[in-house]
Amino acid sequence: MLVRVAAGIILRDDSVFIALRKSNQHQGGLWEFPGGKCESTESPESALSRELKEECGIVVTESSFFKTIAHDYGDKQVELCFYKVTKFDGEPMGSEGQQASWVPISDLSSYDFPEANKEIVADLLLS
Ligand SMILES: Nc1nc2c([nH]c(=O)n2[C@@H]2O[C@H](COP(=O)(O)OP(=O)(O)OP(=O)(O)O)[C@@H](O)[C@H]2O)c(=O)[nH]1
Ligand SMILES: [Mg+2]
Repeated sequence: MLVRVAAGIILRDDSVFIALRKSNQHQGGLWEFPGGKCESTESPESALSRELKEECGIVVTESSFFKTIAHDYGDKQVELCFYKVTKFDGEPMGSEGQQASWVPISDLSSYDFPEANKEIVADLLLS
């Protein structure tokens, strides 16, 4: 099963907004960049805007493509399109009841992310 996903690296000053995946979700208990699956005919940019509205309550007004990461979890193959989200309306929150917070980019190594995210986290720590 190959799943296309759009995820947002929501940035403000030197911090990034991350969320904790719920225990019943795939890769549950790990931190993520908010986002979700692209619907069949949907572009990743549209999926990003829709998912960040649903999951974080923000309206994306400026974003730029960052990187695509393909990863095989064994039970699931994902193609993650990561976007940097640099402007948005509203204040992000965990609108689906998930724990979420702004964290300094320099502290990202203290958070456990899914395997597919490791390269992205390393990129951010170097930036
Ligand atoms: N949103 C998001 N998903 C990620 C990240 N890294 C990663 O491996 N994934 C994987 O991407 C897949 C899709 O993400 P998702 O569960 O957020 O999809 P969704 O919001 O549409 O959820 P739903 O299935 O509850 O409707 C999951 O298998 C998840 O484990 C990440 O940083 N953000
Ligand atoms: Mg999601």
